[in-house]
Amino acid sequence: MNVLDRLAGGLVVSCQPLPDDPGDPMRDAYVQARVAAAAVRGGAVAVRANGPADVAAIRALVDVPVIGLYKHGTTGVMITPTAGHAVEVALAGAQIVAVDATDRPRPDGCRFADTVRAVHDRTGALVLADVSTEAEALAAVRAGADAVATTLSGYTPASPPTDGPDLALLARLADLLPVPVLAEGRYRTTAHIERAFAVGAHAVVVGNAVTSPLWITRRLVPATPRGGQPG
Ligand SMILES: CC(=O)N[C@H](C=O)[C@@H](O)[C@H](O)[C@H](O)COP(=O)(O)O
Repeated sequence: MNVLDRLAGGLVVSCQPLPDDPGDPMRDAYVQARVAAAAVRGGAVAVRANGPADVAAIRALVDVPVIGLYKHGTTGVMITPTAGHAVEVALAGAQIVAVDATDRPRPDGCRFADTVRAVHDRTGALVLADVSTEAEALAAVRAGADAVATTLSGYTPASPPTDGPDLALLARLADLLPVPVLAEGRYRTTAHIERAFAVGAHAVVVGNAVTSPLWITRRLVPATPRGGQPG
């Protein structure tokens, strides 16, 4: 069975520390592996994780496919920005490598297509193109991406931020593309997940709403009389 088939119709849980908080106590490969194991026990069909150390620790503990990425940098292309990052995370055990497929400049001056070629030529992994627009998705498929995810919608200059998930982009991509389309980015409720599958998602990825106590607590605390007042 193709590794993408193992994701079909299921929930993928993204196990990552908060990218914008270097002090997140969850920033630890052992911790992320335990979080991943809990997600799998709860029914996740695959896990998404950041960096070779977390990917290797998770692969050692769970039996489901791992989508690996390698975040680097603080602006622009940050999700697996170079072919080197992509190959490294694949060699750490990711069966699928998530790569920013926008047309923004990359730190090594290479193109998304170069990363796809490097991953396919040098590892057995597949490439998941993280996109923010329809044009990026079409270009990613032409460049050889094996699957596409809506991950970056709301996080690039080409895609306005929204509170909820970008179901409109998901529906267009599911309709247009010859490859599986994963719903990712701000999926937080069962209603979001049901809507994603209703418009053709291959799988739905949920991150912070499941795996970040820091993110969840920060959303709940403002509803208390104490608000953000320290103890
Ligand atoms: C934009 C970006 O860098 N997204 C990252 C991609 O790996 C993660 O920070 C997200 O948590 C992940 O996509 C899941 O999304 P959400 O946590 O909204 O369910």
